[in-house]
Amino acid sequence: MSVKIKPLLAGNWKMNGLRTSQAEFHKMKAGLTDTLADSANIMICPPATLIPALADIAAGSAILVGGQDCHGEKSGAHTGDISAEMLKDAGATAVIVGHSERRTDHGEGDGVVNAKAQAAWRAGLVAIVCVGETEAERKAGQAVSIVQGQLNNSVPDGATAENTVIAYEPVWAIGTGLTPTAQDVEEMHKAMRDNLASRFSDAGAAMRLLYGGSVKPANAAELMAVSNVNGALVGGASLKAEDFLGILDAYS
Ligand SMILES: O=C[C@H](O)COP(=O)(O)O
Repeated sequence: MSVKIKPLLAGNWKMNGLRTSQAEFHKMKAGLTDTLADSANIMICPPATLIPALADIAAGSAILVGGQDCHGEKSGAHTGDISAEMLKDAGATAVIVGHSERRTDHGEGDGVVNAKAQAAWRAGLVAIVCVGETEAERKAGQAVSIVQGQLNNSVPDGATAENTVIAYEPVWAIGTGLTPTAQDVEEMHKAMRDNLASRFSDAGAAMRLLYGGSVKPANAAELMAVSNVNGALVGGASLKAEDFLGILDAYS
C-alpha cells in the first residue's frame, strides 16, 4: 500500500546552543514561508536548557520543539536525568530516543530505548526512535539485519504513525560528510517499511521514516527523493538557519 506521508524535517542541535542561540532560531522562524511550512513539518530539538525559550518563540508558528532524550521513569532519584513529562511541561512535542550517541556514550541498548519510547507516549510526546549500523557492520554485510533487530526491539508494541517516527542514521555517516548511496538508502528504507508494515499494518505503512547522517542543502534533494524517505534528522546543518532552510528547499 502506498500512502501519502507529510515529511518531517527535524534538527538535532545535540550539545550545542546557549541562550544566544535563540537569535538563530528567530531567523529560522522568520525564514519559514507558508510554502515551506506546507511542504513539511519542521522541528528543532535543542538542548533541554533551551526548550522553554524556543517553545515560547515558536508559539503560533509551524515550528515544533523536541527533546533529545528522556528517562523511562516519570520522576524520582535519577540525578541529571529528565523525564518525558518534564520535556512536555517545558514545551516539547516529541523526543529523540536511541540516538547512536546515546547508545555509544551511555551504553543504551534496545531495551532501554524501548522503555524511553513508551515513556514518551505516556507523556503525550512523539517518540523519534533512532536506528543505524556501524561502519564495521555495513562492511560485514550486516546493515539490514542489524537495523531490523534494532527496530524489532526498540520500537514498542502499540506504535502508530502518530506516536512514532523512525530515524535511520548510519553511525558512520553522522558528522563525517559521508552518506550512503541513494540505492543503499532505498534498500534500507524499503526493508524498514516492510518490517513495520508487517508488524503494525496500516500504521507501519504510514509511519514516517527519516534519513539522518550528513544531510546538507547540497545533498538533501537527492536523499529526500528516495522512496520511503519521509524526511530527515539533521545535526550540524540544523545549527544555522540558512543551512536548515536550505534543506527544506528540497521539498518545495
Ligand atoms: O541527529 C542527527 C544526526 O546524528 C546527524 O548528524 P549530522 O547531520 O551532523 O551528520
